[in-house]
Amino acid sequence: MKETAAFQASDMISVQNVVKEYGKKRAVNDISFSVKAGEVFAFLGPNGAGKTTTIKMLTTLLPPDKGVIKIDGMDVARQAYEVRRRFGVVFQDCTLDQTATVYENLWMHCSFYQIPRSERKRRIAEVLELFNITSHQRVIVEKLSGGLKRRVELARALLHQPVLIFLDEPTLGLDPQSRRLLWDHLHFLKKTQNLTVFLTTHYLDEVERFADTVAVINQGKIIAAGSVSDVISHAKGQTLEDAFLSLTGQLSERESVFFAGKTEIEDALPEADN
Ligand SMILES: Nc1ncnc2c1ncn2[C@@H]1O[C@H](COP(=O)(O)OP(=O)(O)OP(=O)(O)O)[C@@H](O)[C@H]1O
Repeated sequence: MKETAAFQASDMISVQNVVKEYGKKRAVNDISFSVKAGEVFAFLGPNGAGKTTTIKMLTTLLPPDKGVIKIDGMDVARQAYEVRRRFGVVFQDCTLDQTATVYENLWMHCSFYQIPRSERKRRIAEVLELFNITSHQRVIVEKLSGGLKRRVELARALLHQPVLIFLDEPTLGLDPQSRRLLWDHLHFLKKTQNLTVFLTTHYLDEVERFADTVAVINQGKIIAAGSVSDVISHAKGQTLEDAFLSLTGQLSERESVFFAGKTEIEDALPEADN
């Protein structure tokens, strides 16, 4: 585990032996994983597993108690400012200014990221077009449907041209058409810009269809990581949902720990079991 987690130049995200505690509660318990540039990576786990805590640490909102996190080769703890410019983020709850128009929201983001004024109009026009929302640019956000708001949030998250985007439950509450559209957009960005996508979701059918790699976290520990097909076949499931349920529910922790292509399984087990 330690060896495999060592930083490699092709890693967009590298997490090494990271721990986070809230008082006596160890929410994230010595996790290590990496995500390659251009991958769609799904971070899965049951409620309370440690997903949000991990995302907060990756996005510089929460300092780890132990361990090292690198984004695009930069240390999140020591180079937080540079790291923040490398990623975009869309949280589960809408963070748009509901009383402002779509265009105003995008303009505010440009100001926040100090995008030169001479470039702002062009960049805003580009993201509006990318997400098919040009005709909505003068609409006050609160008048938009949930699917359109999500597209505006994605457009905003890409304005400063990040190399990585974090999406927390991006398709939650969307109808099937909007979900499909969102995935089409993400795939287009991955293909054309080699964008790395880090997402959490409970829609495992979407992960199975669209993600390249997954990691499963349970009670603060990573219990499986690898390609979608590796994780399914390891758990002897027919679907990712089968695998997820068996990994997080029925099998013992020792049986269920799995890292594709890796042999350091013992290192990933709780200390008491080693
Ligand atoms: N601020 C906090 N203070 C104390 N405990 C917390 C705090 N935030 C989270 N926890 C606890 O840490 C653990 C991990 O929480 P976290 O929110 O990271 O899980 P999650 O996988 O994102 O869950 P969900 O899917 O429900 O959002 C849980 O047991 C949670 O109760």
